[in-house]
Amino acid sequence: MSAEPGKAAHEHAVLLNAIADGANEYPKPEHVNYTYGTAGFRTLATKLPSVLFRVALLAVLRSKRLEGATIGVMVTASHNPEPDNGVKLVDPSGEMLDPNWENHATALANCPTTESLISTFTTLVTHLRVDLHQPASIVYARDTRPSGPDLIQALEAGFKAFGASVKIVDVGVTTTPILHYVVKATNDKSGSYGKPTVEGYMEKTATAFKTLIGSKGPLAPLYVDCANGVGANALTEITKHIGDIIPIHPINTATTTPGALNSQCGADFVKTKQALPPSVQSAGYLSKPGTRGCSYDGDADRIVYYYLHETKGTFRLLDGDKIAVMVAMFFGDLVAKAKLEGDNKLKVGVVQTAYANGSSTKYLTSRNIPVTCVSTGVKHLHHAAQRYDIGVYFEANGHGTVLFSPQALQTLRDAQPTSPDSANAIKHLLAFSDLINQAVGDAVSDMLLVEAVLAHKGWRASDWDAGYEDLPNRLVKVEVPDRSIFVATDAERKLVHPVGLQAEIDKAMAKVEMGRSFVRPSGTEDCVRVYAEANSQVEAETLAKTVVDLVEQSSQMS
Ligand SMILES: CC(=O)N[C@H]1[C@@H](OP(=O)(O)O)O[C@H](CO)[C@@H](O)[C@@H]1O
Ligand SMILES: [Mg+2]
Repeated sequence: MSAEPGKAAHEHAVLLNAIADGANEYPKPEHVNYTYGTAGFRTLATKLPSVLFRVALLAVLRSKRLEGATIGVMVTASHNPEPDNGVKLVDPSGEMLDPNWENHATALANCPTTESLISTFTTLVTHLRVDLHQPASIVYARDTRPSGPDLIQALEAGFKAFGASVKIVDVGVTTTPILHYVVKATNDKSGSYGKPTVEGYMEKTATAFKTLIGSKGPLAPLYVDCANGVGANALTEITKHIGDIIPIHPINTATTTPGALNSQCGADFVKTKQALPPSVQSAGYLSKPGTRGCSYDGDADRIVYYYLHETKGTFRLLDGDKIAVMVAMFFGDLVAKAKLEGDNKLKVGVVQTAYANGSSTKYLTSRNIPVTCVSTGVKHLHHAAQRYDIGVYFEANGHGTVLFSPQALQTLRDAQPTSPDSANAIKHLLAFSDLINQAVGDAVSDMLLVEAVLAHKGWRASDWDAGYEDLPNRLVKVEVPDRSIFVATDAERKLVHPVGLQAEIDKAMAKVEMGRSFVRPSGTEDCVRVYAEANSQVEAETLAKTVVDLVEQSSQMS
C-alpha cells in the first residue's frame, strides 16, 4: 500500500479516467465476439481498433505484474489475406503469451462498453495482483499491411493512458520473429543474447552464418519468395551482410502493391497447393537443375523449400518435416563428432504434430532419434522441445526452430575438445545456436540454417530430398454448424466426442494400406480439419472423403 492513501487513490482515478477517455475513442463494434486463440486475435482489420487499445492495457498489466519485464506486441495476420490483421503478445523470454493470460485478453476485448471495460480492468488488477506503481516496458512492431498504422495508433492510445510509467519502443515494420528476438534480447540483462535492435539481429545472424560457411562459400544462388510481405525487408537487410557468400534473389517483394500480400505466393500457398507460385513458375527461376527456392509467409515466421525434379521437371516440396529431419540428423552427427562424454552427452530430439508426414516420423524413429508428438500450435511444440538438450521442432507447414537448452550451451562453452574435429564440431554447434532464433520459428534464420547444413553436407536439394518419400496425403477443411462438439485427445490424434465417431474412423483407416487419418477442430478458423494419408494418392483421397462424410453425418446428428 502507498504511504499516502489519498494520493494513490487520486492517481488511480486519474488512470481510470484516462483509460475511459481512450476507450471512448475506440468503441467495441456490436455483435462481434473476439477470441485470443493460437495466433492471438485475428480478423478483418476494420474490426480491430478497440482490440488493439485493450491489448495495450493487458500488455502493460503483464509487464507491471512481471516487475517491469519487457513485453512484446506484434501486429500481423501472417498468411491471411490483406484486409485481415491481428495482434499477439510476446512474453519476456520471447515466447508466446502465457496461456493463462489468453482468457484475460479475451475478456478485455469483449467488454461491450467503456464502463464494463473499466470494471474488468479493475478486477484484473486485483485478481492478478498487479502493482500499478511498478514500471512497464513494451516493444511493438507491425507487418506491411495497410491497416497497420491505424492499429498501431489505437495501441499507442492504450499505452498513453498510463502516462510516463510505461516505456515504449516502436520497432517499426519488421517480421514477427525479429520482434520476438528484440523482446528476448531486451530482457536478457547479461547482454549475451545480442543487441535488442533489428540491426543487432542482423549482425548476430550474419556473424554466425559467416562462421558456419567459412571457406565453403560462395554458395549456389537461392530464390526467395517473400509473399510480398515484410520478409522482403528483412531479406534486403540480411543480404547486405551476407550477399557475398550466398547470392540471394528475392521474388514477390511488392510490399506496397495493394492486394499483393500472400496472393498466389508465399509458404501457405505453396504448402496448400503443393505447387510453385505462378510468379516463380512463369519466370522459370528454378529451371536450371539443382536450383532451389523457398517461400516465406506474410510475417516471415514460416518457410518451405522446393526445387524441380532434375529429370522429370516436377515440383518437389521440402516442407517443415523435411527441414526437421535433415536438421535433426545433422545435429545428431555433429554432437557425435563433438565427442562429449558421460553427463555431457547431448540428446537431440524432434517434436512434431499429428500433421507430420508418417514417413518423416518413421525415418527418425528408425534411426533412433526420439520423436514427441504434441497438439497443433507453436506453444505446444516449443515447450516440448525445451525438454531436449537440442530440441528440433517444426510443423509440417514450415513453422519451427531448434532450441538449445541453457545446460547444453554451458556444456558446449565449457567443453575441452579432444581433437581438432571435436573442437570444430563444438564451434559449429555454438555458431548454430547463435544463427537459430531461440524464441520462435523464423523464416530468415531457418533459411540460413538450411543453407548452412546443405553447405556442410555438400548436398543439393535432391540429396536432401532423397532421405524419405512423403506418404501421399490430403488435408480437408469441413465447415460444420458447431465445431466445439469435436473433442480430440492424444495429441489430437483421436476423437473422444462425438461418441462413436473415432471407432468409425478407425474402421475406415483399417481398410487402407498405410492408412492414417484424424479429425480436430481448428484453433484459428471456424472449421474442422480432416487429415488422411495412405500408400497412394487415390487411397489418401478416398480415406479423406470417407472421414469427411463421417464428420458431416455426425455433425447433423448432434
Ligand atoms: C494444419 C495447420 O497447418 N494448422 C495451422 C493452423 O492451426 P489450426 O488450429 O489448424 O487452424 O494455424 C496455426 C497458427 O498459425 C498453426 O500453428 C497450425 O499449424
Ligand atoms: Mg506467420
